[in-house]
Amino acid sequence: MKQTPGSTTPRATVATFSTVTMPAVSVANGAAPAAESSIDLPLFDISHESSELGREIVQAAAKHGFLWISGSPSSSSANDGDQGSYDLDAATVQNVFDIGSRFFKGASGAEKAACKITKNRGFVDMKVENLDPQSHARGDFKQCFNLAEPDPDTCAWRQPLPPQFSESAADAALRDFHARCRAVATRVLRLIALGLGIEDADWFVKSHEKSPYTVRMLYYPQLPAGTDYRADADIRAGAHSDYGSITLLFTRPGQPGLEILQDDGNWARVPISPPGYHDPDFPPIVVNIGDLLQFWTNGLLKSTVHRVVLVEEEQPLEQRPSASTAAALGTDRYSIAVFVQPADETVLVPVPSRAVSERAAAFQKVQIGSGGGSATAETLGQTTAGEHLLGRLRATYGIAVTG
Ligand SMILES: O=C(O)CCC(=O)C(=O)O
Ligand SMILES: [Fe+2]
Repeated sequence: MKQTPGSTTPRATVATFSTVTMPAVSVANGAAPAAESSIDLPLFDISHESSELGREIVQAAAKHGFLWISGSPSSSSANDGDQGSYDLDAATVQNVFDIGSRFFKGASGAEKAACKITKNRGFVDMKVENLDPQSHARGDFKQCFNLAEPDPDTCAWRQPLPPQFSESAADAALRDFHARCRAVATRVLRLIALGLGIEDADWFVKSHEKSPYTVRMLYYPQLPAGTDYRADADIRAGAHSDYGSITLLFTRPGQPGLEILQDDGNWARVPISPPGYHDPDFPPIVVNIGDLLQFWTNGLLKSTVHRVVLVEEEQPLEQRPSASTAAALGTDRYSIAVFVQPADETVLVPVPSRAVSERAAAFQKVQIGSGGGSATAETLGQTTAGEHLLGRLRATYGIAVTG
């Protein structure tokens, strides 16, 4: 569905930062206690670009590290209003979710094995990736597929694709999705640069130009009766921060589970859409800040720790399965995370912004990132984006998949 500027979603508004209490749900999420509250993140319409909007986005990224965006660069085009195109419309996004689900549910074991993860690209099976190895003895209860952007010079994919992705309509849709996500990410990176007062609005964009982004399709299956999932020890995606500069996250109505860690040490649920959002069938995109952008800004922007838990609706007592009729756990959840990061050779020097340089001294010993392979600002300053990413991947997958 198209969104027209100014009509459906407010521009740079809804900057509410409150935490509200939600009705009880029972959550099985590993050792840590479940989130009891839900966070109301700010929503920004990125159809237009301005320093003011940039400053508001920077403010939200500094406070929460998470925000919602709607609208897109092309919806502000000269052909305004109903004629304006929208980079990531409901049908485009749904189509990519459908392609992913055809793979996760339809591919044979052999097809999945043939595109198994190597060098951070390809299929990751249940319990293979452990995003929080300190808290969980075995890997996350999810499957995912990391699809790197095709090579812009040769147009070739950089990895083997399963048949569900390589048939021509799916292949074209996945290329198109990558291109649209890049356009949206470019807009967000420019807005952040404007908001930080960097003279060159393309300062971030330039170091991202030659870097293939990763579209990660995720599938957290409903767990069958008799599953060995243990609510006190296992999790869908362990607590972690993202490694790159920003992540665009697409979720589906009725499939909750994302939680973020707040400053007070409590977890807060991120609802699928802001309260009263105009289109309940097509949620806005979640944007979160990754470790590299936290580092680049001397900690001004926050790479917030988050996780995905198994959520179960609270059922009235009389409808709960008896001990003798074991029931399936949770519901299927699909999401798509687009990891945006600079080229491997980018040297991680702080960005040329006064707001950032004022923070330099205090930031040197601060821990960047959470989860395996995290670093301090002091060590990151002597490294490149590629070296940092490799360290994080080694810690969460083991050396085998990164080499
Ligand atoms: O599935 C989600 O909602 C989040 C996934 C995530 O945080 C990740 O893959 O880094
Ligand atoms: Fe993440």
